[in-house]
Amino acid sequence: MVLWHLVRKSVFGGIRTGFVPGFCYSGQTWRCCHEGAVLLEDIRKEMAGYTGGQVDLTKDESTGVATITLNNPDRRNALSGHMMVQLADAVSNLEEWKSGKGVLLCANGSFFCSGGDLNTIRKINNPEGGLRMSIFVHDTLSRLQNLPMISVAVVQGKALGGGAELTLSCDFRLMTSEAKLQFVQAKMGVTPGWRGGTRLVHLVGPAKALQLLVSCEKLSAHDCLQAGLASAILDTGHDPQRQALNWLLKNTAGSTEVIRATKMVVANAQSLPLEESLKRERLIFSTVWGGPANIAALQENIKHR
Ligand SMILES: CCCC(=O)SCCNC(=O)CCNC(=O)[C@H](O)C(C)(C)COP(=O)(O)OP(=O)(O)OC[C@H]1O[C@@H](n2cnc3c(N)ncnc32)[C@H](O)[C@@H]1OP(=O)(O)O
Repeated sequence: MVLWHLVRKSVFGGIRTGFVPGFCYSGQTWRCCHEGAVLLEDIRKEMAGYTGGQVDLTKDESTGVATITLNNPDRRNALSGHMMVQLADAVSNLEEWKSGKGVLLCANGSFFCSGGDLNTIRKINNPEGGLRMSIFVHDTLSRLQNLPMISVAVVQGKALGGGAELTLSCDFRLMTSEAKLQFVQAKMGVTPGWRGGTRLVHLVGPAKALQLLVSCEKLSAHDCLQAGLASAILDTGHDPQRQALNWLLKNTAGSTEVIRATKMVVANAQSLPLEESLKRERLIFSTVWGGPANIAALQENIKHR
């Protein structure tokens, strides 16, 4: 295991760099207080000390579907520092899972996630602590969003603050009829810390995103469906996770290679400049063109009636 690796992106503009400036708040202005390599491993060690709850990962080889479960029901599945580290490890594990097609992000019990664990938050409640946590969780959630697998947040109950941001790192959100999303960050005196601000703009556009973030409006599953934040509302009275799994299996019925390649085309289009994304789209295409799924389809002489 590599002992440490450099932060992948600068906080400014997503430029790839090994260096992230540190900041401190002084009066009315932010100023650089030190420069140097911020080691994710350093942040990880610090976060691991803020205990509470756990994040579980299971992988089903027969379906190619993994399940990540937030498990801190006593605190409404709030994410402690320790859980942030376990979530990072779960994503690293899935990055190595070459036969994976899909991943469900679930929570234990009837509350999806109440955001950052306030016990953790209180211990790092200063600008540099916030920046360090944010760098760590951004890295994890960017990697989650960029997995070559279809990701689905199964939202049962409420997803508040950072909990709402977590759901946005998935490709799809399937919600139970009583589920709610609420970006309560502004009420807590903060802005999105887990990359949900930028992601929300990409999903619903700048005006709607701004309105949701400043109003802290509670969105029902139906509101989410209308706003394009949810893809479906799950049937009441049936196990939400089972329904989400069936939905995912229906959408990942094709060849593993093609599903993974297709996901990367879409992920690249969201995170890369146009020319780079198009270049990669051509390269990805060349990996499946003439490949086993393509040859089998041609031999079957399929009619798409
Ligand atoms: C970068 C991240 C930024 C953010 O995530 S900002 C958002 C931070 N989250 C919050 O402010 C949530 C505050 N909590 C609440 O609003 C309510 O507790 C909540 C979640 C609506 C649940 O309400 P109820 O169902 O009535 O339950 P309750 O209030 O009695 O809570 C049950 C136990 O859970 C605890 N809890 C809930 N959310 C937590 C959190 N985020 N961190 C740490 N502990 C949390 C709560 O303190 C209570 O514990 P206890 O039973 O009193 O020991």
